[in-house]
Amino acid sequence: MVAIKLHELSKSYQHPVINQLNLTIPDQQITALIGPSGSGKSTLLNMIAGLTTPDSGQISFDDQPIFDAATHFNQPPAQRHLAMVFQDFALWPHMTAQENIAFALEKHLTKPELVAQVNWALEQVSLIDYRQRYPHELSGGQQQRVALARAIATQPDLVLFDEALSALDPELRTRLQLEIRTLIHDHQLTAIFVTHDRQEALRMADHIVLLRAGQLVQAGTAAQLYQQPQSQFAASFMGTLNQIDAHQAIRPEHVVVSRPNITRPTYQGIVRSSTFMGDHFDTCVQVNNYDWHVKTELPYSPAPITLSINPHQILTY
Ligand SMILES: Nc1ncnc2c1ncn2[C@@H]1O[C@H](COP(=O)(O)OP(=O)(O)OP(=O)(O)O)[C@@H](O)[C@H]1O
Repeated sequence: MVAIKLHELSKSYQHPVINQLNLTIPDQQITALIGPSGSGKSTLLNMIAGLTTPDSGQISFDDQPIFDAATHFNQPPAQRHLAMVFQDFALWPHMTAQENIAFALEKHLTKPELVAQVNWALEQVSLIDYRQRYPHELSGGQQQRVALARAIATQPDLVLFDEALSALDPELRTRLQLEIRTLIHDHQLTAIFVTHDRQEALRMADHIVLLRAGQLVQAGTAAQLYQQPQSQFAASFMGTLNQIDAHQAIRPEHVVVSRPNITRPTYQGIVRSSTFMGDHFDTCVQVNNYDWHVKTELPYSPAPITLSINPHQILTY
């Protein structure tokens, strides 16, 4: 439970990586940090964690400063009441699941308190029966659950995920995305996760922050970023875009192959290809000078085609 404010936060290495960033990350929500490779997502996460020191600006948790470059105040990571979950799980190979979790806990706990806390954390991730297994005796998904249990066992206010699910296969990844979402909300935690995967951001996040070259492009709910992008960059980053002109576009799900006597706006195009995608064909059509993607039930051969769109779904930026 913690709302995070970043004020004029900057970090440069050979070049600016985070550039005078102002941002509020809401309390008790899951925020996804997304953006192209190199946009500064991990650097930002590490600055919030206290693992990277910003060059300038401030960070506060619930209006309490935890970093202030002007006064040289920098609260150590261990005092920030947060936990991190990484892509490579970062478990100790020579320790069992329960030992890995116990190792992260405070040393002043009595033995019964320690056991109760470890068991509680293992139960939250449905791994109580696996507590005596070593990491190499667990699947990738189970190892990531141990890492998650270790994070919540410390009862943090904030959990930071850095590409935490990237190493897992798609099915397991989807399952863990939903499990983590439930866990974070049930325990009223604040979570920030960095991901490359916009589907993951759409599925998991209450709030999305889109970065580009260390600057904020847009922040809002998943629906706001997808349906009301404020720039072409945000529109195309959030999903496939069929460009109408420089400032207008439409998503593939709002375009259909036109039937006669349709009253909606139509566009003439030429089919370039139809690719089988399992539950539909991705039919690529050249409309004016743009390539449009249309979800069709059947394949189309290269030939002229008329498409119609839902005008209420045009994105304007
Ligand atoms: N410790 C460092 N020393 C020098 N340069 C760094 C360091 N950490 C990050 N950078 C540079 O900062 C830029 C942003 O890196 P960062 O890892 O934050 O981006 P990212 O958005 O998380 O990228 P990716 O999605 O590829 O992980 C990159 O150009 C990177 O090379």
